[in-house]
Order: sequence, then structure tokens, then C-alpha cells
Amino acid sequence: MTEFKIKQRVNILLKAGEITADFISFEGKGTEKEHIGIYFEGTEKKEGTAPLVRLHSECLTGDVFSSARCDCGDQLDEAIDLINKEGGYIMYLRQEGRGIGLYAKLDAYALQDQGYDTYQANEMLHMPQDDRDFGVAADMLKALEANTIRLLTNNPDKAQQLKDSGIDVVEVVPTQVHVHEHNRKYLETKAERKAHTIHFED
Ligand SMILES: Nc1nc2c(ncn2[C@@H]2O[C@H](COP(=O)(O)OP(=O)(O)OP(=O)(O)O)[C@@H](O)[C@H]2O)c(=O)[nH]1
Ligand SMILES: [Zn+2]
Repeated sequence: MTEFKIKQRVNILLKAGEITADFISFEGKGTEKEHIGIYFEGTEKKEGTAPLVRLHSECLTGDVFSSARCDCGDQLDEAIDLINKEGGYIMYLRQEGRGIGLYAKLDAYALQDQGYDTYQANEMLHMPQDDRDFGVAADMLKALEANTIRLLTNNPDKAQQLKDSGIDVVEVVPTQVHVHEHNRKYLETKAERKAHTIHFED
């Protein structure tokens, strides 16, 4: 296996210059998908606190076009603002559609429009419910020497997979619940089927 290491690191101004972040590429096994690490120094960083990390799976429709079918765009925005404040990393993982790809996700959406839930739709396409492997995020964190972290998620599987890959997750910080009428079913399904710690107000 090729040694996993940092390939390039460049600073980019975000949000009309209000936020500055380093975009980091990697070399090694698993980087064919061009996963990106994004480092925020932390405008209100507390001394001695482990970096806050978000593993964000790519969602073109949500991240770029603010799709109302999911909460990905809102979650990404929340992660940028919070991690910019507290210091840490977003691992932007090119795992579109929970790893099945964009075209298959659109096929799954078409099935959902016929009444199937997000996980049933994947199965009907003979795809895994969730095809993501977060081990590559552990490799990225190790290359960045961020072996001890706080993790921003409601997905227990992410924390478990990082721990199994040798990352010390000292705290799990829940993400906010960005619920509205269009994505309610999608979020409820995650909570029911995947033990996501999502708390709905009503
Ligand atoms: N296959 C499929 N993928 C979806 C669907 N809706 C969103 N996604 C993908 O799901 C990924 C987001 O992951 P989620 O499972 O929603 O949430 P999570 O990131 O695991 O959990 P949190 O850390 O708590 O947000 C992105 O890659 C989206 O493209 C869908 O209906 N079908
Ligand atoms: Zn999404």
C-alpha cells in the first residue's frame, strides 16, 4: 500500500472573504475519489481542546443546489460556521448518495417518488443501503496528525468506524436538526432505520 500522506495544501477565502480555510489533498490508497480535508484554524479556539471534525459525504443536489429533499446543504453550512469558530477539519468525502453515486441516487429519488423510503429504494436498485467506508477519513486524519478529535455527527456509525480505525473520538457533538416539510420523511427514516440520534420537536 502506498503511504498515505498530504499532497497539497492551499489557503482559500470562503463566504465573501469572511472565512479562511486550507484545502488539503492526499496521496495514497483510497484517494482515487479526490477526498478533501478542509482545515479551519478557529477564531474562538480554546487551548487544549481536541479539533472538531465533520465527516461530510458529498451531496451535489444538497451542497451546491440547496435541495430541499435532504439536510446536507444546511449541515455543511452549520459545520463551516461552527468549525471555523472552534477550530478543526471538514473531511469532504466524495461518497455521493451514501456511496452509490449521483446517477443511482437520482434513480433512488425516482423510486421514492413512488412511495419507497430511502433505504428500500437503494435495495430495489440492488445497491447497499449505505456503501460508505469512513476508514479513508481516519487515514486523512492520521496524515494530518489529528489522532484525537471531537466528532460533529448524529450518525453513530461514523464514530464507531473512526474508533475501529484507531482515531480517539473523545466527544460526539450532535449536529442541529434542519427539518422542514420536504425532508421530514427522509430524516425520520434515518432515525428509525439507522439509529441516528435525531430528536424531532413534534
Ligand atoms: N442513496 C441515497 N443517498 C442519499 C439520499 N439522500 C441523501 N443521500 C446521501 O446521503 C449522504 C448524507 O448522509 P446521511 O446518511 O444523510 O447523514 P450522515 O452524514 O450519515 O449523518 P450525520 O453525520 O448525522 O449527518 C450524502 O452522500 C447524500 O448524497 C437518498 O435518498 N438516497
Ligand atoms: Zn443531501
